[in-house]
Amino acid sequence: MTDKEDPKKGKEKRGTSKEVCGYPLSIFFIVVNEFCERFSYYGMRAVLVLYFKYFLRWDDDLATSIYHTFVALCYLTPILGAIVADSWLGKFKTIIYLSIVYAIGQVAMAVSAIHDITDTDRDGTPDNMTFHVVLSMVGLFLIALGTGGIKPCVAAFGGDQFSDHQDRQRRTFFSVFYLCINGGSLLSTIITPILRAQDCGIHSQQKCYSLAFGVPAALMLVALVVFIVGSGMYYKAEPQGNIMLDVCKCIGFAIKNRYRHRSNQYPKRQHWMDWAEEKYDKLLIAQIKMVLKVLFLYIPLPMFWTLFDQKGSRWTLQATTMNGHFGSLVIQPDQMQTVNPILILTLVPIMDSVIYPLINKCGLNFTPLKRMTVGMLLAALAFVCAALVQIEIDKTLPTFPSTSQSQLKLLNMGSETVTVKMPGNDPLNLAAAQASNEYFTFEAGQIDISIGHPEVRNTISLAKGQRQTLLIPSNITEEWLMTDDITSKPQEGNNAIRFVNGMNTTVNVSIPAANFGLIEPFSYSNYSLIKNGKVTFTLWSGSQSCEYSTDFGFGSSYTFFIPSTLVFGPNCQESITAAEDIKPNSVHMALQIPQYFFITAGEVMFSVTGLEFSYSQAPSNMKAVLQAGWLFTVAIGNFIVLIVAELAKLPKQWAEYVLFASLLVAVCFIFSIMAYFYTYIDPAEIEAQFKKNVNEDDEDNKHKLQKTEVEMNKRDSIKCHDEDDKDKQTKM
Ligand SMILES: C[C@H](N)C(=O)N1CCC[C@H]1C(=O)O
Repeated sequence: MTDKEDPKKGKEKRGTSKEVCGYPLSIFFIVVNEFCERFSYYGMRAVLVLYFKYFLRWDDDLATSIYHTFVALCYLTPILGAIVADSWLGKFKTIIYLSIVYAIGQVAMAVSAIHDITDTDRDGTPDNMTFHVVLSMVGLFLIALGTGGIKPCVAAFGGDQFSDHQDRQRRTFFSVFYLCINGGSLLSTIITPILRAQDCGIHSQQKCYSLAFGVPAALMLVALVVFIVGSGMYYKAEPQGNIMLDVCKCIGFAIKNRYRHRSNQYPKRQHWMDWAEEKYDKLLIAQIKMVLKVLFLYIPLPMFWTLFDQKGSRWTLQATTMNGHFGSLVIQPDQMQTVNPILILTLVPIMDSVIYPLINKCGLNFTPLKRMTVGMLLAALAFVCAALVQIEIDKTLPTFPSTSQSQLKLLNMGSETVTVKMPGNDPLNLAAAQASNEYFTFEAGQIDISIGHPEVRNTISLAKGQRQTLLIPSNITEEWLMTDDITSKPQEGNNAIRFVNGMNTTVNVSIPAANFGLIEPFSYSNYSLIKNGKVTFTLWSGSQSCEYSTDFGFGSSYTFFIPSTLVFGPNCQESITAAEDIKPNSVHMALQIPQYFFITAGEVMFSVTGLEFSYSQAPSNMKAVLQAGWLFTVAIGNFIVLIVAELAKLPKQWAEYVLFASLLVAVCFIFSIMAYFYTYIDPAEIEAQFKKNVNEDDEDNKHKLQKTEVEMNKRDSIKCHDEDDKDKQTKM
């Protein structure tokens, strides 16, 4: 009998590889490989949307759709990798070949981000965008094929290195494996955005996407080399023929046969797969039953990933409406996502060495499926926390006009106080160079406003759903100007800033990062978006200049007024007035930590356990296939995010969070019922039992055969003797 036929024999072989503290040395190479590969994947992913937006110049919608499609594809391709590994090449060769494909993809991405290649006019922008788009799409396709293809194989290949009696070590391996995933993810999501922010280029200096993709490409090559170095130490299970084809044929035959025998006259069989018994091996049927049982259990699982993957979208958007000052440290909204891998690195060891043993000591049987159920509940709790934080944020957000309303603010550009009368409001006194503290809300249309003494009355038209500012000139008989103001919080925690020039000369305003341009007398600039922190503006009028400094938080909007009385000199700090149109974010980003804590604790219970569960419950010839089934739930989860983002347009964000939490609780309830009826199995034992039965049957048959042969020989010899005697008699 060959290794191929005997899974048990293969297991004995594993014990012969070198061991350190009871662990096969070979897994060291596997976990280092996983660390480098995840660094490569998450590092590239961290800057991908920005590459689409700023290098390929795609709009937000296209960039986001292609990004999510790519992520979903990365979790769909595991099926392909698993089929190739389990049926044809084996896990080892599949990992090697697909890692090469993966590394080529990463190199293609790095090359596609070199602007100098097609920048013939040397103005810093690529001149043949098609080249960059095509190369990067080919690169992404190869990466999706590579990362997805090897993912189920690496996890299952790691599991293969342990013998049957090393259950505990194998569980620890899956935890360490998960730590490596998150270690790689954490480091790369910190490093690659820094690399991207550097300037590089041959003819002109641009943001260095090529370096941000180049380093992940290098790490993928390191992953490949490390994996090859360990080659001599691995236990390499042989692929067992085109198993997926056999599985499909067997299932097809069972269904057809069941249908053919649908009449009541045929006795029922225990399981519908038993209808394949006429044609297929009992062992294969038993293995298919094991896989189907687990896959059935996976049906509700994508909902967990649907919530989990909103960290990168909804939760990051939520962070943009929050205050990211942590003492002297300023955290950007997208950097909050690194809290997840940081917490993974702390929670996995705590769970493994404290929480689970403690639960065991209390006599509770915390089975894998129970852990996964608790993990789902924790994720739902995370979304309840997100909803509570959202309610706090909503209290601090400005009330923007509805589609039938208009809002108006007033800015007195003159050097004397004026009184303004508006319908439905008390007369308002506005000091020189001051703006009203708030916006006044009206039903859209025309309103009459009187200003000053003697009164000047004007009818002004208000735009529906808009915020506007009425610029009251120093001479109120002159034309009244109306500005269009922003009607949403500036994105990504930026601040929207503009200047109104009340002087009778043209003024130029600039900061190192932006130029507001020339602002004509009694006119205003467009908005410019600036980051948080201290900013010094330089104002120029002819050859005269002065400086004005102020501190910005996150998500505010200001109108700065340059009064006619401004005197240019070294400092114009006291003269310029600031009208706060949108308050800076005041709810602190630290309030997101509880939701990150619960989703990550949920992930540890759900995902680390699920990874190990998928390995331990899979028959020997379908380990990678079941890993791929597990990763498939991540892909479906990502698709649900895409669909839900389009469909669920709830008016309040907190309500959407509650909806998701409730959906997960409902799904979790269904899962717990399914889990209750699941019986854990030891596939190796079942397979061994089947082999034994077959061998015993074979032995029985052999004995019977031998007996028959002996009897036949006996009979033959008697016959021969008889015939001899007969011969003798005739001869005599
Ligand atoms: C980065 C996440 N904490 C994480 O480890 N994962 C998210 C999807 C599965 C898993 C991974 O393998 O990357």
